[in-house]
Amino acid sequence: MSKNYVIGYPRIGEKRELKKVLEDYWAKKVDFSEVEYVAENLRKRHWTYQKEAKIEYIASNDFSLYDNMLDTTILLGAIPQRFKDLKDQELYFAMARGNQDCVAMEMTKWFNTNYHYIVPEISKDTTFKLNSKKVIKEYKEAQELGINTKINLIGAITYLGLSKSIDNSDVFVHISSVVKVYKELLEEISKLNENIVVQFDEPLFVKDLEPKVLSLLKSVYDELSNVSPNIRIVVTTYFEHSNEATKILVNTPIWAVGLDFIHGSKNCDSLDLIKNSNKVLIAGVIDGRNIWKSNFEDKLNLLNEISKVISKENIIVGTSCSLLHVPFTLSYEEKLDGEIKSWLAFASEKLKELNLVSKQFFEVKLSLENIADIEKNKKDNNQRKVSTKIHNQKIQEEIRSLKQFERADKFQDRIKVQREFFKYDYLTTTTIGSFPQTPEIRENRKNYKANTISKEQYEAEIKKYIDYCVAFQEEIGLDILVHGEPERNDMVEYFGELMDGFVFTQNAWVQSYGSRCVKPPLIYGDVNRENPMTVEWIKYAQSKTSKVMKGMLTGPVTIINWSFVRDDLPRSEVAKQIAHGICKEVDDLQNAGIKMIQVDEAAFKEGYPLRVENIKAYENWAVDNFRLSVSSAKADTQIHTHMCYSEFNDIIKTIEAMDADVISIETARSGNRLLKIFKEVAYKQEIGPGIYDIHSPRVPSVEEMVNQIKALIEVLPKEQLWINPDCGLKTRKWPEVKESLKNMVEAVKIVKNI
Ligand SMILES: Nc1nc2c(c(=O)[nH]1)N[C@@H](CNc1ccc(C(=O)N[C@@H](CCC(=O)N[C@@H](CCC(=O)N[C@@H](CCC(=O)O)C(=O)O)C(=O)O)C(=O)O)cc1)CN2
Ligand code: MET
Ligand SMILES: [Zn+2]
Repeated sequence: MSKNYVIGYPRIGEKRELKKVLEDYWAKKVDFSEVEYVAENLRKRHWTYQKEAKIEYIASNDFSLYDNMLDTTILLGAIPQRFKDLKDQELYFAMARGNQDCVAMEMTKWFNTNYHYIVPEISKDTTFKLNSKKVIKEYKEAQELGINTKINLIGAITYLGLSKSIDNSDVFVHISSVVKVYKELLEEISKLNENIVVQFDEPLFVKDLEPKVLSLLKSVYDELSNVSPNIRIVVTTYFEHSNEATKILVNTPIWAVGLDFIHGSKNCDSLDLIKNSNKVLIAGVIDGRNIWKSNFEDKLNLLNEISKVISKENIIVGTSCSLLHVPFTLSYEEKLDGEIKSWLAFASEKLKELNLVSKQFFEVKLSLENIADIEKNKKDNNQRKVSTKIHNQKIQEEIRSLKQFERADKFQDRIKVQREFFKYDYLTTTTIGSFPQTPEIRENRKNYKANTISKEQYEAEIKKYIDYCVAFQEEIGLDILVHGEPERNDMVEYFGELMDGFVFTQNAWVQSYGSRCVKPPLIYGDVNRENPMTVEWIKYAQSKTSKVMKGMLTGPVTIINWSFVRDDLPRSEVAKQIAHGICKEVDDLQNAGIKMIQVDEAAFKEGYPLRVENIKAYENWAVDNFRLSVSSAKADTQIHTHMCYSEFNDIIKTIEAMDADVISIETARSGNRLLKIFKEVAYKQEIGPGIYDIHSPRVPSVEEMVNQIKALIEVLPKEQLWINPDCGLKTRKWPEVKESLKNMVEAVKIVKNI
């Protein structure tokens, strides 16, 4: 028997079927029954793929129409008060996306990934009540296909630990209520089959936990393990080591621990304990976070190291985390360079890898096809190492001879020159860069890529859109304008497409939140920016207005964090090559007369290591590379940066050290508590705290925004404040954008008394 285990599988669909049907449903083009139909088919297809790939432990309840944390909130009946009149899908999607009466629940990043979850809202009055419908239904669906799944649930401690308290009460006072609901659920589950595995995801355990939280572990898993003898409990962690928790878990009656040996190699320190407790180890060795083909020899070496301590009977070979974070399949990538394609494995190829690695490890008889696949794996990996595609001597030399690593002038001097040059006073209004990506823009891009329209036609359409954006911004009286980013498919993919060292897929989508997906570029070799990437578009936009046009770039740290990065060079080195390219772009922009340039670092915070011990090293290279990327900016060029969904309190000094002249940040969904810190540390630079949430279709009123601005002025001097939405507007529709921005400008006028 070759024992193998998939933590979880992606669900958006290899052709993004779920995305499309959800968006059609939200647009009232189809009924909810259509969504259910597509969803069920996707689940069945994904189970079947795994079964065909000979996966032994296949998950159910890893599916979600929007997000698994949100599903857990429904499962536990922890519905915030304002949604109490809603039910079923209206309730579910209102919690996720808001409606005209209720603001959406907060959304934030899932650990260090680009996946976002809906943050549970807890108060001391929250009550919990089991709603097991989804879990049971999905188990039975798989059963109909002849698959006995293991059931995935978010662990009680992670659920509460990631929730936010809306009344400052301690969220963990509810632990026993949550466990009680889970116990009822396990009772129900125990009736589904003779023998069932339940996986509790507890990724929170990879963080540096307070002793108070750790002290909950034992009783939670003692209790859950004792519900029914026919349930075997797995507790799984990922993205880092979880040694403190493992130490406790081995003393509970759980059946197995799942550990990540790719991003948490320190988990090896727990092997003795696991062995002594006779627990089963699900050894996560197939990387769920990157797309390079596994090197089977390395995997077997690692597994053999593990089996020096733990006997093979007690090992199951697994993925390092859910495959949610990698794209579905290489099958549709007809255009990808053949050589580079042979270096890659997406989710469905990883299933095959998992099967082959576990077969070799457990010495199961290999078929002729298996033997050929193993040979090919070896050949492809060796070929990648010696490929001529990877190295670019010119860029390596340029990087070696770099002399300037940061701007020549200090902020205090720069800001004086800038204020004189731009002549803005206070509460200056702007936006974060993108305007709606309309179906027409996408169609235009699609046609151009498919060669059905000429370059001239393509560019004419984009210019028309820029004209429209500029005219609209002038009309409503925004102070600092943007061109709207219509030429970009995505803020990272666009830049990658214009630099050497990146390749692109046609269909390698990864879910980011809800129906939204990204197609992360693949960095396989040295990065070189040969030609300007944005200058012509921004120059064109500037030619259409006498107001200031803000240039728009994506920073090196964000490009790295939202790409699949080569694993044969440290990330810091890859980031440096990108920073060097962006630096050239900044220079070309300022030489073309664009004196205000935003370098987005939306993913700066999410790239933070999960363990405190690794933070300093990351901050050093991340800050250095941001500074390098804007080092060409002259004193009178104003550098903006933007970050979304960030908890800033702990990194405020680092943000300051990035040395941008202005930063715009998300604060709208999390209130002004975020801002206080800027005051406390006497933050020097200028700040645009987003005054409304752009991830919801809801239009905020003038009054609401007036209150928001007034609240900001309470905390920070108005001269230091900019006024803007909290992120780009590309996911919104024009009617919402128009109304919201008009209201925003109006609100500023009211506050300024004009
Ligand atoms: N990389 C990245 N990560 C991020 C963000 C971000 O902007 N980029 N923002 C934050 C929030 N996350 C987000 C993630 C995705 C999107 C988003 O809008 N994604 C689009 C896809 C963007 C894209 O690449 N679009 C392509 C391809 C679009 C497409 O589907 N084309 C159709 C054809 C055109 C059509 O009929 O629509 C097709 O191929 O079938 C393009 O515009 O060219 C989507 O899911 O809808 C927004 C926010 C955090 N992480
Ligand atoms: C996810 S951050 C987005 C920044 C980008 N400039 C935009 O406006 O879309
Ligand atoms: Zn943003």
